[in-house]
Amino acid sequence: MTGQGPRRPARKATRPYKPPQPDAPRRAAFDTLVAVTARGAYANLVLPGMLADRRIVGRDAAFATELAYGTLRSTGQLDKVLELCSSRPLKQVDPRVLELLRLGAYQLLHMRVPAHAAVAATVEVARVAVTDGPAKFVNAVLRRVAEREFDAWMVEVAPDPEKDPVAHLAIEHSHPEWIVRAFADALGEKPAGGIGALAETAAALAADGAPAATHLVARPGRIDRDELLAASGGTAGRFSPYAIYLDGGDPAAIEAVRDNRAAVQDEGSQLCALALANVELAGADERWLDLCAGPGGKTGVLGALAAQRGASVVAVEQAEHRANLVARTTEGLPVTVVVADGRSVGEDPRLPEGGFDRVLVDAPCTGLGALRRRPEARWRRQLADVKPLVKLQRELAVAALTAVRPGGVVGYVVCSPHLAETRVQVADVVRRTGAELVDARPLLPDVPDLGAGPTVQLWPHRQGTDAMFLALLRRK
Ligand SMILES: C[S@@+](CC[C@H](N)C(=O)[O-])C[C@H]1O[C@@H](n2cnc3c(N)ncnc32)[C@H](O)[C@@H]1O
Repeated sequence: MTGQGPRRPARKATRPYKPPQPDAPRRAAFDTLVAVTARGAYANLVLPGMLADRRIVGRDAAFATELAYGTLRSTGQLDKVLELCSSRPLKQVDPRVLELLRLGAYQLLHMRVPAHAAVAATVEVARVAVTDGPAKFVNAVLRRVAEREFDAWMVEVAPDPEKDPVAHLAIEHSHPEWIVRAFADALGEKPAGGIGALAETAAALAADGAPAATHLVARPGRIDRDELLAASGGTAGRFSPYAIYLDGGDPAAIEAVRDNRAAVQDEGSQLCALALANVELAGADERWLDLCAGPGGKTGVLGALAAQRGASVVAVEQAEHRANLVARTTEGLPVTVVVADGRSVGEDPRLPEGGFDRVLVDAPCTGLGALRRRPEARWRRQLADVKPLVKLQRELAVAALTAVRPGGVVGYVVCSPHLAETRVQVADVVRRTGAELVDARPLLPDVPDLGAGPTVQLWPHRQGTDAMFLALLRRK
């Protein structure tokens, strides 16, 4: 033999074999969950790029988004159900397999996907992503989840609403208990009264689970709102004269957003910046300061108004990369960006004591007011974060009241309803500085349900904005 055996029939030139891909939207949702939980990524930053790279569009993109965001929001609740359906404690389940279980359970309990399709399609993703053995486990657990509807599972996993209303709401609306308590405190509702006494708290929690419209701001003097309405296809905002609500679509596709005449900005944020800009002031009104400016949303509004009124803005931001974002978004406006610690007022020559007429301090906060926009945030944020944030907020607010001239006004803003960051904080700052609280409500004309004042707490379930808090403080 020459070693030349019988010749095989010539092979057709074929592409390398690729196993069949599980459906792209579920795979994108799974990869997003893994990026968020294993790498600390933000879903709203990761998923849009992933959808674009993989050319997932239209209904598939909407499905992947609902699946990824919904699963992340519902993690606490889904895990309660999965614990009862898994033969192993969830702590012992491989983290990637756990994400597949959550993904499947979300489809079964919250989406109108037929149960057999939800199980089969999730198991198919599992086969490719984590191999056959774990896929069998996923199949077994999801079949158990599929045995009951959502309401029946809630009866099983959520504590008695009268005996423990906070724990009940925490599971029903999938929030940590400390956040349920914080919302109840801010709304003045008492858990001791049972579930019936927490009706508005329940509405606030439910609003975090509802899809939130993207809001645009037509920057004053840079683009007319009607022009932006025509270009964006959105609808006019109810309260801010510059706001537009978008139904969907990519805001970056709008030319006015790309060239900074408009921007994505929650209407509540617009209202806070406008209130500070419009509060009555005697005397000079030329030097404005934004003490926590990055990434520059409110600076964009203040800078545009300053340009119209012959004023200028110093925008302070501690993190250099965020200061760069402020510079980019305020290009062409009378805004000077300063990389500094906002607490260095009086020490940094660029931040002289009494050197400013209006000062915004949009302080770093828990972000509990924007949970609807950041699906994983409610689980990532911890109660232990509140104390150090409150200290930093207080120091920045006191610095702001040092930077403003006598008679000038400070706008203290946080995107949170947590009392320690809002009313309790402001009472403390007033005590320390002797500043006078100005009633902020008249500066938000036509906005309903603003309460007793003088500070303002907005809510998604009341005004449809993020839960922004605003206090206006005049230096004596
Ligand atoms: C809530 S964000 C401000 C959002 C911004 N005003 C807007 O509307 O886009 C708070 C900002 O304060 C910055 N920051 C945190 N500590 C600071 C400090 N000590 N001095 C100045 N900026 C600080 C953070 O980096 C963050 O960019």
